[in-house]
This record gives sequence, structure tokens and C-alpha cells, in this order.
Amino acid sequence: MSAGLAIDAVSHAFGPEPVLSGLSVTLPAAQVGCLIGPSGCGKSTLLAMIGGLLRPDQGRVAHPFARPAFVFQDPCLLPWRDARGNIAFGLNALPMSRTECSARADRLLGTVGLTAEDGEKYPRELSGGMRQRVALARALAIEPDLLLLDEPFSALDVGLRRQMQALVRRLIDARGLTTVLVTHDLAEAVRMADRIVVLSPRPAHVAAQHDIGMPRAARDDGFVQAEVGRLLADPATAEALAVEGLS
Ligand SMILES: Nc1ncnc2c1ncn2[C@@H]1O[C@H](COP(=O)(O)OP(=O)(O)OP(=O)(O)O)[C@@H](O)[C@H]1O
Repeated sequence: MSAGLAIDAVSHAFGPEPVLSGLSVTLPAAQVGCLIGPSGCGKSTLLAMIGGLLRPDQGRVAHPFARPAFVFQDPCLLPWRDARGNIAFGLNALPMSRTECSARADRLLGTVGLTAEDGEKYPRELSGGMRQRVALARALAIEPDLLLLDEPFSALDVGLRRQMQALVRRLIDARGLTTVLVTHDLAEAVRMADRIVVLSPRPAHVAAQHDIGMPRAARDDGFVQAEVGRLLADPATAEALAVEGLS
């Protein structure tokens, strides 16, 4: 198995406020890891470290990936560019012709379930779900080797959320893309993850870790419900997630 992500004894503080405390986690390449834990415990901080945006005060984050891409809860689209232009935006920095950029953006519109006509719409003309599809396509445009998802579905209603989860699941499985997903939703973590890492309240350490063996495509609602029950039967998981009623 090729090397994946290794987070070793990471501690971090913002001013006097410790946020992460001696946190260690590994994730094999081509797997999906979910970070779940109480609000403010440091999940986004850890994701920023994995993506190279922040250096830990102590400890080490190591991985072989060179092209991380983020998708956030807010799609953060440029309002003055249409959907195609937003998808192609990150490609401007790459040595590609305009025609190649445009062709790649067109392919990605299809990949995320949007039409060529949708590509000509501006963010204000797109629904929340469509905007999040554009953000996903923009992340995939740079052909990332590491996908970092910070609650990308949580602003969507339940139906759309399930559609987007299924789409992302298919895309990461087809590409064998190493992925880290931050979520507040244990059922979502069970649907998406190979490894679920439960963080304690701040300063966060790993309270519990669970590996889900079933192939993602085979996880139906019955499996997800049963697995959520199994995970919550673990006292350390239940305690960490009970803090804000996550369980
Ligand atoms: N750049 C920063 N400067 C100062 N404090 C920060 C900074 N970024 C995060 N924090 C603080 O660090 C703590 C952890 O924040 P973080 O966003 O990582 O938590 P989280 O678990 O992702 O939260 P949530 O689940 O609510 O999104 C919070 O108290 C937050 O206010």
C-alpha cells in the first residue's frame, strides 16, 4: 500500500487557547477519513494543517500529496464569473491553453451533473446545490491527489445532501482519491468514510477511531443506521459526540 497521511503528536494553540493536543492519526492513501467532533474542537484547523495552510506548533503532518484541493461549506464562487469560468479559474495558473482549460471545464460540468447551459449561468442564477457542484468541479479541475472537504453538504437540504454525498462517493471511488471530510453528521461519516476519527472537545485529541469495512457503494440505509448504533455503543464516541447532541 502506498504511503498516506500521517499526523503525529500535533499540538496547536491560537494565542493562549490550546486547540489541538497531542493528536495522532493515520490514513492510508486512496482512503476516505472523516473527522467528527464537537463544534469548535479544531476540525477545520486540522484540515488546514493537512492542506498545508497552517503549520502546527508541535508535532508533524506528513503525506506525499502535492495537489490538495478544498471544498468548503460556502462554495465561495466568484460572482463575476459564470459557472464554467469559476471551474476554470484555478487552471489559469497551470501551463494550459485557453482551449484546453475550457474543454476541461466542460468535461467537469458533466462530471458533477451540470449541463453546458448551466455553465453559462452566474452564481446568483444557480441553486445552492448547483453552486456546490461548481465548487466541487473547481476542486477537481486541478486533478488533486488529496481532497479536503470541510462540511461541504451541511448547508444543503436533506435530499440534496444525499445526492451530493452519492456524487462525491462515486467520484472519489472512481479516482481512488485520498479524502478527508469534516462533518457533524455521524450517518454521513458512516456513508462516506473508510476511517472515522472522533475528536474530543477542545483541546482536541483522538477520542475514538472506527474503520468501516463495507464497500461504500453497498452501504444502504439499513447498514448506515445499524453502524451508527454500533459506533454510539462505544462510550468514548458517545461521550465526545454527546457534548452538543451530535449523537
Ligand atoms: N485563525 C484563528 N485565529 C484564532 N483562533 C482561531 C483561528 N482559527 C480557529 N480558531 C479557534 O480555534 C478553535 C477551533 O476552530 P475550528 O474552526 O478548527 O473548529 P471546528 O471543530 O472546525 O468548529 P466547527 O465544528 O464549529 O466548524 C475555535 O475556538 C476557533 O475560534
